Amino acid sequence: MIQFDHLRKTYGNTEALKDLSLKIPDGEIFGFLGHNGAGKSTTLKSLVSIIEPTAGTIQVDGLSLEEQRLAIKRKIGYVPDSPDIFLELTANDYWDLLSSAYQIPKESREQRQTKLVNLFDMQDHVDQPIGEFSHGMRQKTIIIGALLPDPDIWVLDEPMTGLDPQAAYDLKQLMKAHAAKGKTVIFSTHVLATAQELCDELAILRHGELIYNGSVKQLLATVPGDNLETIYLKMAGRSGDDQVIGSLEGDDPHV
Ligand SMILES: Nc1ncnc2c1ncn2[C@@H]1O[C@H](COP(=O)(O)OP(=O)(O)OP(=O)(O)O)[C@@H](O)[C@H]1O
Repeated sequence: MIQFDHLRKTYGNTEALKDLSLKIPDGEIFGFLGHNGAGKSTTLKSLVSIIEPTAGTIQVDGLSLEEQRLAIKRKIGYVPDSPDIFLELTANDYWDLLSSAYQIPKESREQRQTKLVNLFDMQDHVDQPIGEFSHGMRQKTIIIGALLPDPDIWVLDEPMTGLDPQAAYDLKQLMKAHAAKGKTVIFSTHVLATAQELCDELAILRHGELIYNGSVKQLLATVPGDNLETIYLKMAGRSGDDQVIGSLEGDDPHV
Protein backbone atom coordinates (compact mmCIF):
# COMPACT_ATOMS: atom_id res chain seq x y z
CA MET A 1 0.00 0.00 0.00
CA ILE A 2 1.08 3.55 -0.69
CA GLN A 3 0.14 6.29 1.72
CA PHE A 4 0.43 10.06 1.28
CA ASP A 5 0.01 12.09 4.48
CA HIS A 6 -0.48 15.85 4.41
CA LEU A 7 1.68 16.25 1.32
CA ARG A 8 2.43 19.85 0.31
CA LYS A 9 4.53 21.18 -2.53
CA THR A 10 5.19 24.80 -3.34
CA TYR A 11 7.16 26.10 -6.30
CA GLY A 12 7.96 29.72 -5.42
CA ASN A 13 4.54 31.29 -4.89
CA THR A 14 2.64 28.42 -6.51
CA GLU A 15 0.99 25.94 -4.17
CA ALA A 16 0.96 22.87 -6.41
CA LEU A 17 -0.23 20.51 -3.64
CA LYS A 18 -2.03 21.89 -0.61
CA ASP A 19 -2.60 19.05 1.88
CA LEU A 20 -2.88 15.74 0.10
CA SER A 21 -3.66 12.63 2.13
CA LEU A 22 -4.71 9.37 0.49
CA LYS A 23 -4.07 5.64 0.39
CA ILE A 24 -3.51 3.51 -2.70
CA PRO A 25 -4.17 -0.19 -2.07
CA ASP A 26 -2.34 -3.06 -3.77
CA GLY A 27 -4.08 -5.01 -6.52
CA GLU A 28 -5.82 -1.99 -8.01
CA ILE A 29 -5.57 0.38 -10.90
CA PHE A 30 -5.60 3.83 -9.36
CA GLY A 31 -6.17 6.91 -11.50
CA PHE A 32 -5.32 10.56 -10.96
CA LEU A 33 -7.60 13.02 -12.75
CA GLY A 34 -7.56 16.80 -12.81
CA HIS A 35 -7.34 19.77 -15.14
CA ASN A 36 -3.96 21.04 -16.42
CA GLY A 37 -1.90 22.23 -13.45
CA ALA A 38 -4.06 20.45 -10.84
CA GLY A 39 -1.05 18.70 -9.26
CA LYS A 40 -1.11 15.18 -10.76
CA SER A 41 2.50 15.12 -12.01
CA THR A 42 3.71 16.80 -8.82
CA THR A 43 2.13 13.97 -6.80
CA LEU A 44 3.64 11.26 -9.02
CA LYS A 45 7.07 12.94 -9.12
CA SER A 46 7.06 13.09 -5.31
CA LEU A 47 6.34 9.36 -5.16
CA VAL A 48 9.20 8.51 -7.53
CA SER A 49 11.61 10.89 -5.73
CA ILE A 50 12.10 13.27 -8.65
CA ILE A 51 10.99 16.16 -6.48
CA GLU A 52 11.10 16.72 -2.73
CA PRO A 53 7.76 17.64 -1.14
CA THR A 54 7.70 20.84 0.91
CA ALA A 55 5.94 19.02 3.76
CA GLY A 56 4.22 15.72 4.49
CA THR A 57 5.23 12.09 4.19
CA ILE A 58 4.97 9.18 1.77
CA GLN A 59 5.05 5.55 2.82
CA VAL A 60 5.34 2.53 0.53
CA ASP A 61 4.53 -0.89 2.00
CA GLY A 62 5.07 0.59 5.47
CA LEU A 63 8.51 2.01 4.61
CA SER A 64 9.18 5.72 4.83
CA LEU A 65 10.26 7.16 1.49
CA GLU A 66 12.63 9.55 3.23
CA GLU A 67 14.42 6.74 5.07
CA GLN A 68 14.30 3.97 2.45
CA ARG A 69 14.52 5.95 -0.77
CA LEU A 70 16.70 3.56 -2.78
CA ALA A 71 14.82 0.39 -1.75
CA ILE A 72 11.51 2.04 -2.68
CA LYS A 73 12.86 3.41 -5.98
CA ARG A 74 13.77 -0.14 -7.01
CA LYS A 75 10.15 -1.25 -6.50
CA ILE A 76 8.85 1.41 -8.89
CA GLY A 77 8.75 1.68 -12.69
CA TYR A 78 8.05 5.23 -13.85
CA VAL A 79 6.85 6.72 -17.11
CA PRO A 80 7.31 10.52 -16.99
CA ASP A 81 4.87 12.98 -18.55
CA SER A 82 7.32 13.80 -21.36
CA PRO A 83 9.14 11.11 -23.38
CA ASP A 84 11.67 13.63 -24.73
CA ILE A 85 14.61 12.38 -22.67
CA PHE A 86 18.03 10.86 -23.45
CA LEU A 87 17.58 11.78 -27.09
CA GLU A 88 21.21 10.97 -28.03
CA LEU A 89 20.98 7.39 -26.71
CA THR A 90 19.70 4.49 -28.77
CA ALA A 91 16.67 2.67 -27.35
CA ASN A 92 18.91 -0.23 -26.38
CA ASP A 93 21.44 2.07 -24.63
CA TYR A 94 18.57 3.63 -22.69
CA TRP A 95 17.32 0.21 -21.56
CA ASP A 96 20.91 -0.74 -20.61
CA LEU A 97 21.13 2.38 -18.47
CA LEU A 98 17.86 1.63 -16.69
CA SER A 99 18.73 -2.02 -16.19
CA SER A 100 22.02 -1.14 -14.54
CA ALA A 101 20.23 1.35 -12.24
CA TYR A 102 17.88 -1.48 -11.22
CA GLN A 103 20.84 -3.92 -11.07
CA ILE A 104 19.38 -6.36 -13.59
CA PRO A 105 21.97 -8.49 -15.40
CA LYS A 106 21.77 -8.25 -19.21
CA GLU A 107 21.22 -12.02 -19.68
CA SER A 108 18.20 -12.15 -17.37
CA ARG A 109 16.50 -9.17 -18.99
CA GLU A 110 16.87 -10.33 -22.58
CA GLN A 111 13.78 -12.54 -22.75
CA ARG A 112 11.54 -9.90 -21.19
CA GLN A 113 13.00 -7.17 -23.39
CA THR A 114 12.37 -9.18 -26.56
CA LYS A 115 8.74 -9.78 -25.54
CA LEU A 116 8.14 -6.10 -24.77
CA VAL A 117 9.94 -4.90 -27.91
CA ASN A 118 7.86 -7.24 -30.09
CA LEU A 119 4.62 -6.34 -28.30
CA PHE A 120 5.20 -2.64 -28.92
CA ASP A 121 6.47 -3.18 -32.50
CA MET A 122 9.90 -1.69 -31.83
CA GLN A 123 12.01 -4.54 -33.30
CA ASP A 124 13.35 -2.39 -36.14
CA HIS A 125 14.31 0.54 -33.93
CA VAL A 126 16.30 -0.98 -31.07
CA ASP A 127 19.62 0.49 -32.24
CA GLN A 128 18.27 3.83 -33.44
CA PRO A 129 18.75 7.07 -31.42
CA ILE A 130 15.64 8.08 -29.47
CA GLY A 131 15.98 11.59 -31.00
CA GLU A 132 15.02 10.11 -34.41
CA PHE A 133 11.78 8.61 -33.06
CA SER A 134 8.22 9.89 -33.43
CA HIS A 135 6.45 10.95 -30.23
CA GLY A 136 4.68 7.60 -29.93
CA MET A 137 7.90 5.63 -30.50
CA ARG A 138 9.62 7.64 -27.74
CA GLN A 139 6.67 6.89 -25.47
CA LYS A 140 6.94 3.17 -26.26
CA THR A 141 10.70 3.25 -25.54
CA ILE A 142 10.08 4.82 -22.11
CA ILE A 143 7.26 2.34 -21.35
CA ILE A 144 9.44 -0.65 -22.27
CA GLY A 145 12.21 0.76 -20.03
CA ALA A 146 9.83 1.22 -17.10
CA LEU A 147 8.43 -2.31 -17.36
CA LEU A 148 11.74 -4.04 -18.08
CA PRO A 149 12.81 -4.49 -14.42
CA ASP A 150 9.35 -6.01 -13.66
CA PRO A 151 8.71 -3.55 -10.82
CA ASP A 152 5.87 -4.13 -8.36
CA ILE A 153 4.55 -0.59 -8.62
CA TRP A 154 3.90 1.10 -11.95
CA VAL A 155 3.65 4.90 -11.92
CA LEU A 156 2.55 6.09 -15.35
CA ASP A 157 2.06 9.79 -16.04
CA GLU A 158 -0.33 10.10 -19.01
CA PRO A 159 1.06 6.89 -20.51
CA MET A 160 -1.34 6.59 -23.49
CA THR A 161 -0.43 9.98 -24.95
CA GLY A 162 0.79 9.49 -28.52
CA LEU A 163 0.38 5.70 -28.54
CA ASP A 164 -1.34 4.13 -31.54
CA PRO A 165 -4.58 2.22 -30.82
CA GLN A 166 -2.79 -1.16 -30.78
CA ALA A 167 -0.11 -0.01 -28.31
CA ALA A 168 -2.72 1.73 -26.12
CA TYR A 169 -4.81 -1.46 -26.07
CA ASP A 170 -1.78 -3.61 -25.21
CA LEU A 171 -0.69 -1.26 -22.44
CA LYS A 172 -4.20 -1.32 -20.95
CA GLN A 173 -4.15 -5.13 -20.98
CA LEU A 174 -0.71 -5.12 -19.30
CA MET A 175 -1.99 -2.73 -16.63
CA LYS A 176 -5.02 -4.95 -15.91
CA ALA A 177 -2.85 -8.08 -15.73
CA HIS A 178 -0.37 -6.41 -13.36
CA ALA A 179 -3.12 -5.27 -10.97
CA ALA A 180 -4.77 -8.72 -11.17
CA LYS A 181 -1.51 -10.20 -9.81
CA GLY A 182 -2.00 -8.07 -6.67
CA LYS A 183 0.48 -5.39 -7.80
CA THR A 184 -0.11 -1.66 -8.04
CA VAL A 185 -0.76 0.48 -11.10
CA ILE A 186 -1.02 4.24 -10.69
CA PHE A 187 -1.61 6.48 -13.68
CA SER A 188 -2.79 9.92 -14.61
CA THR A 189 -4.94 10.66 -17.62
CA HIS A 190 -7.11 13.29 -19.27
CA VAL A 191 -9.02 10.61 -21.17
CA LEU A 192 -12.04 10.00 -18.98
CA ALA A 193 -13.30 7.03 -21.01
CA THR A 194 -9.95 5.32 -20.31
CA ALA A 195 -10.21 6.16 -16.61
CA GLN A 196 -13.77 4.81 -16.51
CA GLU A 197 -12.70 1.62 -18.28
CA LEU A 198 -9.55 0.95 -16.26
CA CYS A 199 -9.65 2.42 -12.78
CA ASP A 200 -10.81 0.72 -9.62
CA GLU A 201 -10.22 3.91 -7.64
CA LEU A 202 -9.72 7.54 -8.48
CA ALA A 203 -8.31 10.70 -7.00
CA ILE A 204 -9.58 13.92 -8.55
CA LEU A 205 -7.43 16.99 -7.91
CA ARG A 206 -8.38 20.62 -8.38
CA HIS A 207 -5.85 23.42 -7.78
CA GLY A 208 -3.73 21.10 -5.62
CA GLU A 209 -6.63 19.87 -3.52
CA LEU A 210 -8.25 16.47 -3.43
CA ILE A 211 -11.91 16.84 -4.36
CA TYR A 212 -12.73 13.12 -4.72
CA ASN A 213 -11.12 9.89 -3.60
CA GLY A 214 -13.02 6.65 -3.93
CA SER A 215 -14.15 3.97 -6.28
CA VAL A 216 -15.28 4.66 -9.83
CA LYS A 217 -18.37 2.52 -9.21
CA GLN A 218 -19.38 4.69 -6.23
CA LEU A 219 -18.83 7.86 -8.22
CA LEU A 220 -20.89 6.62 -11.17
CA ALA A 221 -23.67 5.59 -8.78
CA THR A 222 -24.01 9.19 -7.51
CA VAL A 223 -25.60 10.27 -10.82
CA PRO A 224 -27.22 7.23 -12.47
CA GLY A 225 -27.07 7.45 -16.26
CA ASP A 226 -24.14 9.88 -16.34
CA ASN A 227 -20.70 8.78 -17.51
CA LEU A 228 -17.42 9.73 -15.85
CA GLU A 229 -16.85 12.65 -18.23
CA THR A 230 -20.14 14.29 -17.31
CA ILE A 231 -19.69 13.71 -13.59
CA TYR A 232 -16.05 14.86 -13.67
CA LEU A 233 -16.97 18.09 -15.47
CA LYS A 234 -19.71 18.79 -12.93
CA MET A 235 -17.15 18.38 -10.13
CA ALA A 236 -13.99 19.88 -11.57
CA GLY A 237 -15.17 21.87 -14.55
CA ARG A 238 -16.74 25.28 -15.15
CA SER A 239 -20.30 26.11 -16.03
CA GLY A 240 -20.96 28.51 -18.88
CA ASP A 241 -18.40 27.16 -21.37
CA ASP A 242 -21.13 26.04 -23.78
CA GLN A 243 -22.30 29.65 -24.07
CA VAL A 244 -18.73 30.82 -24.83
CA ILE A 245 -18.36 28.08 -27.46
CA GLY A 246 -21.66 29.14 -29.05
CA SER A 247 -20.58 32.79 -29.14
CA LEU A 248 -17.19 31.89 -30.72
CA GLU A 249 -19.07 30.46 -33.67
CA GLY A 250 -20.66 33.87 -34.23
CA ASP A 251 -17.33 35.79 -34.15
CA ASP A 252 -15.72 37.14 -37.31
CA PRO A 253 -12.06 37.95 -36.47
CA HIS A 254 -11.48 39.44 -39.96
CA VAL A 255 -13.80 42.38 -39.42
N1 LIG B 1 9.15 23.02 -11.99
C1 LIG B 1 8.13 23.81 -11.70
N2 LIG B 1 8.36 25.12 -11.38
C2 LIG B 1 7.33 25.94 -11.07
N3 LIG B 1 6.05 25.58 -11.03
C3 LIG B 1 5.77 24.30 -11.34
C4 LIG B 1 6.79 23.36 -11.69
N4 LIG B 1 6.22 22.17 -11.94
C5 LIG B 1 4.89 22.35 -11.77
N5 LIG B 1 4.62 23.63 -11.41
C6 LIG B 1 3.29 24.21 -11.11
O1 LIG B 1 2.65 23.34 -10.20
C7 LIG B 1 1.26 23.22 -10.51
C8 LIG B 1 0.93 21.73 -10.68
O2 LIG B 1 1.62 21.25 -11.84
P1 LIG B 1 1.57 19.72 -12.26
O3 LIG B 1 2.59 19.53 -13.33
O4 LIG B 1 1.66 18.88 -11.05
O5 LIG B 1 0.09 19.63 -12.86
P2 LIG B 1 -0.64 18.45 -13.65
O6 LIG B 1 -1.93 18.18 -12.94
O7 LIG B 1 0.27 17.30 -13.86
O8 LIG B 1 -0.95 19.18 -15.04
P3 LIG B 1 -1.03 18.65 -16.57
O9 LIG B 1 -2.34 17.95 -16.70
O10 LIG B 1 -0.99 19.91 -17.37
O11 LIG B 1 0.16 17.77 -16.83
C9 LIG B 1 1.02 24.08 -11.74
O12 LIG B 1 0.53 25.33 -11.31
C10 LIG B 1 2.41 24.23 -12.34
O13 LIG B 1 2.56 25.49 -13.01
